[in-house]
Amino acid sequence: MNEGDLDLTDPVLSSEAELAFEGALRPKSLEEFVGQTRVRGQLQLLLTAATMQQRTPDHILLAGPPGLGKTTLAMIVAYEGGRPLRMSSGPAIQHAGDLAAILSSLVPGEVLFIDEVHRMARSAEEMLYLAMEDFRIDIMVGKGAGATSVPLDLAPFTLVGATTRSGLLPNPLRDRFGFTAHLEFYDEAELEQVLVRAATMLGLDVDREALAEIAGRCRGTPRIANRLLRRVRDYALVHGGRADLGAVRAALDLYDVDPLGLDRLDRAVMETILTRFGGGPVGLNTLAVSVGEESETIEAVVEPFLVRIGLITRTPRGRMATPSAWRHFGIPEVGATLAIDDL
Ligand SMILES: Nc1ncnc2c1ncn2[C@@H]1O[C@H](COP(=O)(O)OP(=O)(O)OP(=O)(O)O)[C@@H](O)[C@H]1O
Ligand SMILES: [Mg+2]
Repeated sequence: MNEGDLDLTDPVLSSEAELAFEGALRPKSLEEFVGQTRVRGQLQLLLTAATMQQRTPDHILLAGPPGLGKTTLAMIVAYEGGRPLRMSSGPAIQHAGDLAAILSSLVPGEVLFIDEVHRMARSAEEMLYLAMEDFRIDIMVGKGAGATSVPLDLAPFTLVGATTRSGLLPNPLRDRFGFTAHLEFYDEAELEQVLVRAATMLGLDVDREALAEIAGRCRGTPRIANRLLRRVRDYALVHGGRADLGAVRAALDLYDVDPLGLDRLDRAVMETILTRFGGGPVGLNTLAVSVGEESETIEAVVEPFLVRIGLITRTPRGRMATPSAWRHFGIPEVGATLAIDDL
């Protein structure tokens, strides 16, 4: 990716301003949270039952591609129950001791959010099994033959884990979550609602049809919808015009977001499959090397959306382009017979 490109799918926010922007727009209750009707209903039931029985809610796993609302929902779980929230992440827990320090300092009823829970150290994972099940950990005291394990009781807590790669979670960990929410991409009507809400909160005067256009080009993802809205606002500001359909089209063209919402990386992946591998099948690692990206990014960020909009399919032999991919990119399908009109 070149410097200056808008990296729409970058899960790591690039600047303080973007972070503050995201924070400000996060819904604070299940009621404010747009879409994901099924998951919202399931969570509501789980939280209400826990409140009625005056106990901590079951552990919750939130799975799905970046930007669909996992962190937001974790915060809502805490807010809705009026519980304190502790936030950590898999990569920050590299030793069992890191986790022991967090777990032993939790207050009763606290919500512990572990983002990217699939990236925790193995030794910490094992400690977590016992903590989740029995609210207890075993702490090793001493070294070598004289080492003994001392049990330590924990305050009851609710673990909320988030992952973009639920397939990487070991089964014993996955099984200890009382509920797994699979977040889906949002449809355009829902994204429009996200945008109307964001525009109102930011005090932006944007045409409805402009919002609909953004909704159609944001990869089914609220985070991207909000970021594009910001770029459109910039465009209108700099060009001194209204944030209307024209501004949206011009701004999105400038940032290389195509009519399907594909960004540079999506297109690089598609063009590689189509032109270098004749439509596939091509393996994930080969694909990642060809476009110069991590295979994890391709699998967690790029692929789910391309599958969802029907441009590729996953087969046991690798990724394959569909007929609509050939059409979208205007390339005659390899092996397809050309009609006379095409010549
Ligand atoms: N259902 C929703 N309604 C309104 N806004 C939403 C919704 N889901 C997400 N958003 C907005 O999108 C932004 C990104 O959401 P969030 O940070 O929760 O995503 P995530 O799933 O945790 O992503 P990642 O995997 O990258 O951590 C938030 O700032 C929030 O404002
Ligand atoms: Mg998150």
